[in-house]
Amino acid sequence: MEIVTPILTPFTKEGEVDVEKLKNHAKYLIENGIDILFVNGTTGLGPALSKEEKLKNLKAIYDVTNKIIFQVGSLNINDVIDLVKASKDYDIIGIASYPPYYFPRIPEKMILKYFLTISKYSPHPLYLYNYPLATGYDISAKTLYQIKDIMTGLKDTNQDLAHSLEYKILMPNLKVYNGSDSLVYYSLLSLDGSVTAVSNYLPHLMRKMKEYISKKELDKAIELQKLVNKVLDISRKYGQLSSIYYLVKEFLGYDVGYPRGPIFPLEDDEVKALLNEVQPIKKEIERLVL
Ligand SMILES: O=C(O)C(=O)C[C@H](O)[C@H](O)COP(=O)(O)O
Repeated sequence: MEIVTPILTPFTKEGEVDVEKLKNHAKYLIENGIDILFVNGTTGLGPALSKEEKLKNLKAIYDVTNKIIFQVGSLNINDVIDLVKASKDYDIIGIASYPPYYFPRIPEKMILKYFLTISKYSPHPLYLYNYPLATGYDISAKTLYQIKDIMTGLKDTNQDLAHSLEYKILMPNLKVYNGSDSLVYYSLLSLDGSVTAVSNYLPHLMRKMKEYISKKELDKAIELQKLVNKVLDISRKYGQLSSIYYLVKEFLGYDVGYPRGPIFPLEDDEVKALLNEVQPIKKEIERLVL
């Protein structure tokens, strides 16, 4: 039962990766109960990072921990191969990639060839990052089964838990995480764990939820999931990916810089409104968790 944080990428106001803030955030998460850091995911703005920035993130976080799944996806296959090759210098948990995206009607065999290509060069176990809403492609359990021998696990970002369970049914040895923040409780109960963006700012709550589930105190665990959903709903009003930077500072007390356009920083009045709206939930979380 693992809590995986798709760690955000801190940027300076000038739009450069802020390595020191990234290291500080990674250190805090690992020291406060996070099991694995998923680097260059959606919350890390992976698709908006250059090849060099993706590698810079890996190097920075590796100074803190090797509990890393390194996401390398790109529409430039040469960049993907370069990143996979470069990962040989790091003793990490694995490599991950979302499927090719944007281009419509890519034949299934080409999508499978993309992962077979990564596997050919990868010195590490390979994980699929399945996010149909974001990529336009659903690599279902039946599809993945065709290349099961090269796959160690996957993160299925899907509101449909049955979809995630299907991988477990077809491939029981596969590591299966669900990546939806509103399903952390159910993912911890029925899968190998959860990849939760909210754990960037609520690692203590996630550790507590895991504790409650381990002790079968499920009524207390579900109460924490309800609080997660309330914060999520608020953050989505302002843009979840941008809001997360301000929520880390509000809940954890340290600065993680800014997002970078096109995932722009929030306006001052938006930050004020966001933080004001979360206060009642923050108080409830502090009462139940800290
Ligand atoms: O950032 C990543 O790489 C993640 O894995 C986290 C989730 O994929 C997204 O936060 C979407 O989560 P939902 O909007 O709750 O479906």
